[in-house]
Amino acid sequence: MPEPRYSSGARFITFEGGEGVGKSTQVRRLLARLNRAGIDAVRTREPGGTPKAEAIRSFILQGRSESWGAGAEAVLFASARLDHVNELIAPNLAAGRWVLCDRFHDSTRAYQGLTGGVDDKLIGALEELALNGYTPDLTIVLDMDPDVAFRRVETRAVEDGLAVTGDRFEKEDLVWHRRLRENFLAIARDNPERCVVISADQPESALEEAIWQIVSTRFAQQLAEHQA
Ligand SMILES: Nc1ncnc2c1ncn2[C@@H]1O[C@H](COP(=O)(O)OP(=O)(O)O)[C@@H](O)[C@H]1O
Ligand SMILES: Cc1cn([C@H]2C[C@H](O)[C@@H](COP(=O)(O)OP(=O)(O)O)O2)c(=O)[nH]c1=O
Repeated sequence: MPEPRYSSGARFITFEGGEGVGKSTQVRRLLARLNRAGIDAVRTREPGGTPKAEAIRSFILQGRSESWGAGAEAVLFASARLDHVNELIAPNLAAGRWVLCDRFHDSTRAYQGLTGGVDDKLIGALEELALNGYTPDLTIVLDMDPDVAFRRVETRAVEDGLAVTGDRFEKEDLVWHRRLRENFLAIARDNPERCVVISADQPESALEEAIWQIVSTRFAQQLAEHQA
């Protein structure tokens, strides 16, 4: 794998997978874990992370670009990502802070590309443009049956007294979400050095431990240097 362009020793880790598999929960838990190990880290999300990217997020997730088609939406996600990389991800890595991101470019490839039918060439060109060399050092793909993940999201909504309305993509049917799951697994197979697939169908703390084992093994040297 090519060395990233930043030289601070900080690492860029992304979390991917379908809806409700526990990405946000595990991003929070890994952040706390890194902090306890003396590592300075920030967490962020996509689409979003910067004011401009959050504006694009609201636009897409409210369904306002739905009729434009998956190609135009891929471009929108990429423009949000370009701002996010330039304004938040790159500066934090340069300052030596690890960056944990809830979804990143694999989501565009999985949702708009493989599931939405957008041409691979466009997806590839958008990746090159938006990432600007900032390919994640590690991507954790949380994998589970979408039916079970949906029940988690419903439970959360009921407990919070909220209606289960669903945003732009949560409204798609189970067949669509099963295909999405297979597409994330295909991306992981195509990128074996970067991606690690973990079963998300286990208790939160067990999942946290499994992720910590991967992170602390893979980045043992960086962890030791940062703690020194
Ligand atoms: N390992 C887990 N087991 C059971 N429920 C979980 C687990 N991880 C997260 N949850 C719950 O499932 C819901 C979705 O989790 P979240 O982290 O928001 O998923 P995502 O970011 O992938 O959409 C939340 O209510 C959360 O508390
Ligand atoms: C980053 C990204 C997200 N998405 C979708 C995935 C989600 O449905 C939505 C982001 O919603 P979000 O609520 O953050 O995700 P989750 O439901 O996993 O907690 O946007 C894309 O279609 N393409 C992308 O490039």
